[in-house]
Amino acid sequence: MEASDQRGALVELENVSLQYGESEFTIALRDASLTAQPGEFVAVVGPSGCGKSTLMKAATGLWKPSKGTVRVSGKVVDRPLSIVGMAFQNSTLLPWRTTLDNVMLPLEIVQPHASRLAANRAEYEQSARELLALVGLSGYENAFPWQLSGGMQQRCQLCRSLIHDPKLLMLDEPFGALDMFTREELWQVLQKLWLVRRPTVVLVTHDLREAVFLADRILVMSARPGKIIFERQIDNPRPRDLETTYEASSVEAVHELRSYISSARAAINDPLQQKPANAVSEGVS
Ligand SMILES: Nc1ncnc2c1ncn2[C@@H]1O[C@H](COP(=O)(O)OP(=O)(O)OP(=O)(O)O)[C@@H](O)[C@H]1O
Repeated sequence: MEASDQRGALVELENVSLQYGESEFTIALRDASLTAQPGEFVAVVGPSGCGKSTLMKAATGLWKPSKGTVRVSGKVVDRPLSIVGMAFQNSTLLPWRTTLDNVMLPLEIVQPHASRLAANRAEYEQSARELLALVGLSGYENAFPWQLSGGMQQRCQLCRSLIHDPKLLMLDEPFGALDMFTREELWQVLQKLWLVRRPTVVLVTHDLREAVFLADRILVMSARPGKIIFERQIDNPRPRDLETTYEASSVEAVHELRSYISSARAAINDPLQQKPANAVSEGVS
């Protein structure tokens, strides 16, 4: 990718390699490059164990790359970033805090909110209540996580990841543990949150329909050590409804992505396996 294409990107990974230990089996990423533009919704898909979560750890400064550069907002990332909102597959809500207090947790940690919180508590609490209303959790402000269903806990996690108005939202299979109907409901909730708040989103998922429903652009990773081998733009107009996932353009996108992932999976068992004949690397950021 030309340097000019990266201008203004919120997230840039340039030829990032990441090795966890001494042995070559611990090389999780090799020469992985990607960009995400401000306000863009990017999904990352790939075979299991290819390094998707590692990519997230590198992008947020949780793990330092062995080679290559990570920049967020144009600055080299060399420590964990606090401007990021995160949500994961398993609920990380604190069981002794109510929904409202869980959502407000980042405000106690992330500056400048932490120093303003005591004096402006009512205002912050109002923003938390508004977020909870957006995801359909009004009335549950005083409930504890163990009183909420799995889907409600993930709604709460999404609110918590956005309460400090992060520019960047990193989502690592946030709906992976939910049943299909709840997952589809939450796709719509996430789309709504994204349209209202407009953070840059990087979503790791195994679910290709989910990626096609939500993302502006989908990046496919190779088998471990992972790198981006293909990207697909999704131009369906927004807001999207679930029916769009059954339309020809979406079905075709799912099939195309699937063929790249199958090919990458096959390479795990057969290193001589070639990528699909029409694979292109240009345009891959
Ligand atoms: N902390 C760690 N120490 C050593 N190796 C690790 C560590 N974290 C991940 N790995 C290895 O790095 C590789 C990539 O792992 P990662 O979790 O990034 O993959 P993934 O694509 O997110 O997997 P999945 O799709 O199954 O969730 C795997 O081989 C994994 O065993």
